[in-house]
Amino acid sequence: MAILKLERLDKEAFAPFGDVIEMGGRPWFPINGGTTRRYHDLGRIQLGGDDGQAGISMARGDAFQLPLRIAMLERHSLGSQAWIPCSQTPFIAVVAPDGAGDRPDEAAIRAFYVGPGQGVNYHRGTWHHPLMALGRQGDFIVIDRIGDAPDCDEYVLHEVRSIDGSFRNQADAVALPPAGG
Ligand SMILES: NC(=O)N[C@@H](O)C(=O)O
Ligand code: NI
Repeated sequence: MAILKLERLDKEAFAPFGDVIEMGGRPWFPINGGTTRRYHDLGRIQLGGDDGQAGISMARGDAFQLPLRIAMLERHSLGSQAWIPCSQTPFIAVVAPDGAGDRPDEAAIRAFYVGPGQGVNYHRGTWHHPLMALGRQGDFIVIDRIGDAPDCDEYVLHEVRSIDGSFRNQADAVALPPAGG
């Protein structure tokens, strides 16, 4: 099974797929008489179709253990989808660009380690794997499109990938929960 190595999540690297929601290293300005720091406009909610509205939900994700098996991807063509941990649960964001024929480019699949203090906002139509909280159960705020029309295309990969916790760039490697939990 092909190994899909992890990458450190940063704004530039993730830009083709969505936004990184984080305060670390980002600009802020004071509000509320200086008692609050606002980290402004970290991501945009994208809505398509006729009836959709932006909605705020919560989700409790089961703990996934390494190695992770990546056998499918999904996308939401009508809206973006943000995943923001409530208590800094690390998770893995697996994404891919569009390929030929309205399917993901399997050769260009990438896996990002979403560390404590980070979240992601998948842009509309971005191929991604469903939530995989790493090592422990985690609660998340989910911001996405609420509408009557179904909006989740699934695609089964021709080649299953495995995420074993290794990083593409050893300098980015962080200690991850041990395999098997
Ligand atoms: N369906 C749902 O709310 N979750 C998935 O879209 C996901 O990306 O985990
Ligand atoms: Ni999704």
